[in-house]
Amino acid sequence: MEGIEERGVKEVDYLAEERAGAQFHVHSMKIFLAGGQHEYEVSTRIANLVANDPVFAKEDRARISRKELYKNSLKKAGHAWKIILEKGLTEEESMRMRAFIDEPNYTDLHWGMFITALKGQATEEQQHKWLRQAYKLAIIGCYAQTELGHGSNVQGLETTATFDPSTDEFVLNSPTLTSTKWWPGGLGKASTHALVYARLITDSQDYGVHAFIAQIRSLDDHIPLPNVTVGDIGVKFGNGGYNSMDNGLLRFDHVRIPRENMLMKLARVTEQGKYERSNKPRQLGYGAMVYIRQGIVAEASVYLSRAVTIAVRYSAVRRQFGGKDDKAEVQVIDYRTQQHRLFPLLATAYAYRIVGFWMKWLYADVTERLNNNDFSNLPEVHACTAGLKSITTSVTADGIEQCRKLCGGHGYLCASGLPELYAAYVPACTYEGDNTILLLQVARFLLKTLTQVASGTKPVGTAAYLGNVQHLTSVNCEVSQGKDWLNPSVLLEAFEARSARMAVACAMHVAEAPDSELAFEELSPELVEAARAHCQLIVVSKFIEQAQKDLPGEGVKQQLEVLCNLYALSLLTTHSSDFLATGYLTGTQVSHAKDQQKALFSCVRPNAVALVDAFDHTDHYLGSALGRYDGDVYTHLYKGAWKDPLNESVVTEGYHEYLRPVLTQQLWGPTSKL
Ligand SMILES: CCCCCCCCCCCCCCCCC/C=C/C(=O)SCCNC(=O)CCNC(=O)[C@H](O)C(C)(C)COP(=O)(O)OP(=O)(O)OC[C@H]1O[C@@H](n2cnc3c(N)ncnc32)[C@H](O)[C@@H]1OP(=O)(O)O
Ligand SMILES: Cc1cc2nc3c(=O)[nH]c(=O)nc-3n(C[C@H](O)[C@H](O)[C@H](O)COP(=O)(O)OP(=O)(O)OC[C@H]3O[C@@H](n4cnc5c(N)ncnc54)[C@H](O)[C@@H]3O)c2cc1C
Repeated sequence: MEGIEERGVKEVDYLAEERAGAQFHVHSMKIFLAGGQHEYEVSTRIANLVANDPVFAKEDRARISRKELYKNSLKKAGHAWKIILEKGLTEEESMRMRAFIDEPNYTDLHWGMFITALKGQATEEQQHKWLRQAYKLAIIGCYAQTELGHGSNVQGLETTATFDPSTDEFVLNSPTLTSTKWWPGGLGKASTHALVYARLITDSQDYGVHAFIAQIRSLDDHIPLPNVTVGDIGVKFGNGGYNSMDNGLLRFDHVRIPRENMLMKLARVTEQGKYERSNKPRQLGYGAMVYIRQGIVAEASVYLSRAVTIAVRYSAVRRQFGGKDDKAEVQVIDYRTQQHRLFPLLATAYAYRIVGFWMKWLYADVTERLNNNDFSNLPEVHACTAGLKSITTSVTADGIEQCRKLCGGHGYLCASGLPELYAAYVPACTYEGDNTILLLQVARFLLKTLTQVASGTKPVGTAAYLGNVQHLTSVNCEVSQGKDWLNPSVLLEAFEARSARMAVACAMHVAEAPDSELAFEELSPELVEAARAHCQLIVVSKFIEQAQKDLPGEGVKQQLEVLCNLYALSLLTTHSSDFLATGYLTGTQVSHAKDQQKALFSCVRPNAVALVDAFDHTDHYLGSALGRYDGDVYTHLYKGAWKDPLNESVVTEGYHEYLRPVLTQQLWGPTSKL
């Protein structure tokens, strides 16, 4: 329904036939996926701005050295900041620009965690002092929490901040090798300041982990301050990927900072060294992590949809087998196995877009509540952000890798864009909380909620279904044919019943055990699965809610319904053992779900290319010869190969030293260099 001319490309469109077959209004879907007309316009404008600026080119990223990559990322960050200031970009526009530049750098941590933590944990006076500087980038901050010895166990951190009343200062110290700060992004080379998480000691008493601002580099010449040891931790996984970030190490040797550098909104130390807590929950000290986790959830769909766009377009272009009697060979997208691996990922990218919108709403809602001193839904928000961060990043990372395999051999080339996308994304499964640790947090929340239900408290929000636990643990599924699975309330009840039953089984086990902590540990694999089931239910329920709403644009609602059903049924068939083991479903009902899922593949097939077009990724952003909008895959793979530095000379460097002696059988001769 949409002409390729709109993209300014007239010469060729190998995917024109696919696009012509779409059964919905692609432009309306684009607006829906962008989050609205305004968001769509901002995205389009900023995507083009970045794509047309040579400083933001990214073709060579997988080929250049780490040093060059890092220096380039500094150049890009500086250039982006110049544009932000010159054009007076809004926060929304700046955030879009960061996304389209598509290269992690120190500003992510500065804006995302350093400033967020200051806003959440610094007093007004402290904010006045530090934020003014930070907003101008007159200081660059990082978030220095993780250490060589501890990351997940925040309460186990070893760095100390000991108060000295004689000088009204804290003394920061790294007492052991394992207390070395290790991993903070932006710390290695760029930051001038660090938000350091350290054990607060005053009057010989350890009050646990608190946050302190420490200057680590000179504002004149960027040289580390005395008694501060700081550097980069080294090359990370993959070419390009997260290597544009200077994840750092940091040690303090009795470094003195003013008492006022402790962030004092949640707790303070007086001049006399007295420790005083505010009446706010100490977990607010974890606020920056909650903020980033919700941002990571909102971003998951962007990454997954990029991989899916590449794999869908390429699968429509690529042909293998058949082709007898003058017929073209079969497009690989028409193979059922290809659809079975690819279309659920397409549906998942839509599902995560919708849950990402909801997550933003949830975060705005909790922020407003916290501002009004209402802390009641903090545990639920923590469970949601942690759990959804965990499942969306795991599925997205695995999904990118699956898309690479779906592109066969060419997917393994950096020219496909997929290896780099995976390398850049996969650390999201670890940073901001290891995904298993985060699911265990959800599991604790579920057990607590069930205990509260047993004592008569009504659960709220995403846990509300647990208030219906008696019904959900006794009811039988009524599906008797494939089509029954298309009823949203049937799907919803299946996911609620599975989740409630898994949580209840764990809760009973833990409650009956003499030592509940030991039982929790023994049962942790099952608890992780119960938590996953709960999080999948959240996504399914948000997708169903959205698919039931009316939306502008011919066919848009119908496509969302198809994708919603496909998403839910793909989860159901993949995790059928849960549904069977909890006794909610029979084997026959699972078979009906599988049949229905297959029928849905046929509904997706004619719309697949248009459904990925609706994500509206520019060719610059995709950075993929396989995922090009025009489908001109082979020309660009071929041209790209000739740009490789190995092809700069016809006869390779090293020929005379190392190849010729082999070929001329002179390996052992007097002139051999080997
Ligand atoms: C162009 C220029 C434009 C610029 C724009 C830029 C914009 C930038 C946007 C964003 C960019 C995004 C980039 C992403 C970069 C990521 C980099 C990575 C950073 C990091 O990794 S930082 C370090 C993260 N570390 C962790 O996540 C550690 C994981 N561990 C923990 O979170 C916790 O310690 C724990 C959850 C495992 C808890 O363990 P423990 O039980 O020992 O803990 P406590 O005793 O402290 O607490 C227990 C009780 O507290 C509740 N709890 C825990 N966490 C929270 C929370 N976050 N909120 C609320 N409540 C929480 C528990 O549930 C317990 O409660 P209970 O009732 O007592 O059971
Ligand atoms: C690219 C990247 C960027 C980062 N940026 C920052 C940053 O800016 N600032 C910062 O402070 N940190 C940063 N980090 C650190 C990151 O937050 C931690 O690596 C993360 O929280 C995981 O902690 P860990 O490394 O201690 O893992 P570990 O806890 O040591 O995990 C190792 C394994 O043990 C398992 N495990 C651990 N404890 C338990 C348990 N109780 N029960 C069951 N299994 C368990 C985990 O599931 C995992 O499989 C970054 C990390 C990466 C990779």
